[in-house]
Amino acid sequence: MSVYTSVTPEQLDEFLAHFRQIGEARDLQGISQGVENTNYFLTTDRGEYILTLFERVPEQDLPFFLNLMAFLANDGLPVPRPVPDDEGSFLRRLAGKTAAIVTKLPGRTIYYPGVEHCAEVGRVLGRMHRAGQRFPDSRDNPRGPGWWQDTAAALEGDLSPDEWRLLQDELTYQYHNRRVDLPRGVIHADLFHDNALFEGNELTGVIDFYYACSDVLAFDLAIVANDWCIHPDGTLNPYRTRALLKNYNAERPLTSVEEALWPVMLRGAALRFWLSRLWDYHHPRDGELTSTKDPDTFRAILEARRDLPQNAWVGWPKAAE
Ligand SMILES: Nc1ncnc2c1ncn2[C@@H]1O[C@H](COP(=O)(O)OP(=O)(O)OP(=O)(O)O)[C@@H](O)[C@H]1O
Ligand SMILES: N[C@@H](CCO)C(=O)O
Repeated sequence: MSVYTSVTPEQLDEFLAHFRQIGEARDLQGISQGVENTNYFLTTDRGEYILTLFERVPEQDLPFFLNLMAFLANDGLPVPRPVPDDEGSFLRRLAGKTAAIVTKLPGRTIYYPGVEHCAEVGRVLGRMHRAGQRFPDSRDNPRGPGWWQDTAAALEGDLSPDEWRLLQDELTYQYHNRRVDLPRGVIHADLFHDNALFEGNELTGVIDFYYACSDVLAFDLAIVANDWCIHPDGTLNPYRTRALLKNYNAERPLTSVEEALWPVMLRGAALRFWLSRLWDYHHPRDGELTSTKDPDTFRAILEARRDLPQNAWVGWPKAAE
């Protein structure tokens, strides 16, 4: 469970007095999913919202995340819309934390994404990347290649010789295959299927923007492919991957450099989550109440991507059948 901070009815009423447009509180229910922040379902006499108290997100990055959500929502994308207080600010203190209210989106998490879900997330991600090109702010990726190097070095004593060899080999490969001419922009950076809501086959919500940053667009697409389009052994399902890439490409045509670098992107995206899960596994945070996600899942995904021949772009929409 992850309600780290309790809010009393008095604190809530005092807080909501500064958000007159959403009316008065009727109900507040803690949300058990999620590990980063404290989230509540908030019902008022005017509607349903999500109240988030930020527990670990760096304070200076909060305006980037909230402004980005507002920008994308204004562009018609299915993302939570932050509610400004009466002074026009998205952020306000509550129970000793910085807090925000965003709209509650309809839909439910799907546990086993199918071809239609992958097609739909491809379409929405392509639109989001296109819209993000006009977003004026930027934020460096705190989980980028510099972090990969630092985290790997800090993990040296924790890993088996086998893991260490694989990690070093992949870091070297990524270093030698880095390219500066890949299209960049705002990326979600954590669009796993548990951060999406669906009604039937329609994607009604993309949530959890707290890793969003400025980075390589195809890397974001690879993060999605590595989670939404895989078999249990980590290999890519060609039908789901093709559906993802085809619909993404219809929204934002992929370039030949992106095509050439697609296997590198898939490997880099697998490395990033293998590393973060290894770090969380070997260095659990104090007071962590939820179980750590299994690093071996992402080791298997990385190994499966390394096994792909350089010219095998599974599902690549422009590749020959
Ligand atoms: N805007 C929203 N509309 C509807 N449901 C939401 C919304 N925001 C969050 N939720 C619900 O709350 C749950 C937890 O939210 P979220 O995944 O953002 O948690 P977190 O702790 O902030 O992040 P993390 O998943 O990284 O731990 C989601 O699984 C979803 O069910
Ligand atoms: N999506 C991440 C956790 C949250 O960033 C993972 O599955 O490792």
